[in-house]
Amino acid sequence: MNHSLISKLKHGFIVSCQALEDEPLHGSHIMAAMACAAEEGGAAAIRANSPVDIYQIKQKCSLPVIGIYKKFYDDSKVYITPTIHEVREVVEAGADFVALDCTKLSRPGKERLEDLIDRIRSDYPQTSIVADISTYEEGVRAISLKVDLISTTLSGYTPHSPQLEDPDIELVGRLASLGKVPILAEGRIWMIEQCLRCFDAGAHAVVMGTAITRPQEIVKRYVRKVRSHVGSSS
Ligand SMILES: CC(=O)N[C@H](C=O)[C@@H](O)[C@H](O)[C@H](O)COP(=O)(O)O
Repeated sequence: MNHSLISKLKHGFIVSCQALEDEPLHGSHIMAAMACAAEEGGAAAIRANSPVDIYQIKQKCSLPVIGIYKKFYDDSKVYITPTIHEVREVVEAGADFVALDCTKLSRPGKERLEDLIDRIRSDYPQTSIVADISTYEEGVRAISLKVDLISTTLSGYTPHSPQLEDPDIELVGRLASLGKVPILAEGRIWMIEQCLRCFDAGAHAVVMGTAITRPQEIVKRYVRKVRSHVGSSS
């Protein structure tokens, strides 16, 4: 764990630069350019997916990187850095933090979360662990497993979490009020006002992705609004 890096994120704005293979901006050079743009804008850190993207971003941009590796296994719904194999690739690519699914979903090979965290601690003691959770109870469990940060990333993306359209700011607030581990607010944050409300709720930092780095989704929102506006006024 790196205390000074964690404190540098305090009150920071983190940009998630991700494009999967089926997305128009897929490609590590494009993600590195996105990261540079975020750095120029004053971002505190980058969240990035896959060893190639993380490596390119670390070459081009001086910000700390929260690395993940989305990988799908046949026997599990856990896909954010599911096993030690993905953790190793993320760390070797140069990530400063590794984020992983810390929900109660069953893991590949039925591995126990506590065993994976112990393994990361012993193999990569310098790497800070970000627990991606979907509920308050999962956050409490992650605290008991001594993770370094918690992110609300998966609220709305597990069957047992509230399926909100907006960011889960209540979850940010409940976890932050425990005062145990810095909380990152992440997931469906689109507006500056939502971002500020996350800080008011006690977020250590805010992570924003799609609303900045997935232009096709931004365009979709505008097109939907325009169509319903024009449709309703004609
Ligand atoms: C649920 C899931 O797989 N979330 C992923 C986690 O890394 C990313 O696809 C999101 O873009 C990221 O969490 C940022 O959130 P948003 O894009 O909503 O600002």
